[in-house]
Amino acid sequence: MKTVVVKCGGSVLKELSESFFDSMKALLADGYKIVFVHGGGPEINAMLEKMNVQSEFKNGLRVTSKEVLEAAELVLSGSMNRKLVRLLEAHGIAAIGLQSSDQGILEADFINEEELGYVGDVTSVNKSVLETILQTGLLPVLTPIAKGPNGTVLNVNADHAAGAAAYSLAADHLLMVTDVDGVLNDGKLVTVLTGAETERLIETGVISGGMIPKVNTALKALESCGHVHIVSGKKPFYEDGKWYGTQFNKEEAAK
Ligand SMILES: Nc1ncnc2c1ncn2[C@@H]1O[C@H](COP(=O)(O)OP(=O)(O)O)[C@@H](O)[C@H]1O
Ligand SMILES: CC(=O)N[C@@H](CCC(=O)OP(=O)(O)O)C(=O)O
Repeated sequence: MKTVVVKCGGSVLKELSESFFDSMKALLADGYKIVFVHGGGPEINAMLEKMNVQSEFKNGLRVTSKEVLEAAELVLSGSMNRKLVRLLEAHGIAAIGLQSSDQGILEADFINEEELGYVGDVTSVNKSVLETILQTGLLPVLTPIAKGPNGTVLNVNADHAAGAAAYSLAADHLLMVTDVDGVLNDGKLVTVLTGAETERLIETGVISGGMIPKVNTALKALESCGHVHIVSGKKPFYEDGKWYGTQFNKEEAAK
């Protein structure tokens, strides 16, 4: 089974273009099975603001108290997941929303409970549930809320959740869809990145903020997946077998 894991950030969920969905349909037509993982960071921020709850990020991860976790789950599972499934269906793509904490679709452990609260790193993926759904022809849409230890649920960075799914499925491609064309250097798109060049761009501050978890996820996922792409959701990302954006390949990543 040829698989692609697509991660879509909250930054671009509302702005996905018609050409983005055309690329999704082109992948399906070319025989790829797609697993979708969504974020919703900006929408969680808006909800927390409404609730008058402060939240902060440490190394790109949201410090998650019980109250923040409830808001995050409400937004991700209750709103973003529903909207995205409807949007895919409106574009003729048969999708089904999945709560990743059910059936241990994503299982996670605390990263550092004292510092980050209810934030997890994925420790296992229930591949058989995902593969069973893919075989029916449906496209599963996963929330980045995982089953934690002892009846807890944990908030997982959506890039990390997608990377873990791609790693576990040994996906052919992991696609990280965001609001910029890919990794930019001096305003110009970097089309191919190696491990060493990625490190250099982080050290020199060219890659910063939300792009850091993406490139780190890309390099980790490549230990098991064929290719990783960081692309814009406002444009086509795949046409006639050609991929756009910034690409990481297994061979290049090792350089
Ligand atoms: N070198 C870089 N190239 C492109 N974007 C970068 C770079 N460094 C930092 N960024 C920032 O990363 C953002 C994407 O990350 P983020 O906002 O977390 O998106 P998402 O919600 O899609 O996960 C871009 O909008 C940009 O502001
Ligand atoms: C632990 C952690 O930081 N979780 C993220 C989950 C959502 C996410 O990652 O959304 P984007 O892809 O839109 O950034 C959060 O609470 O914002």
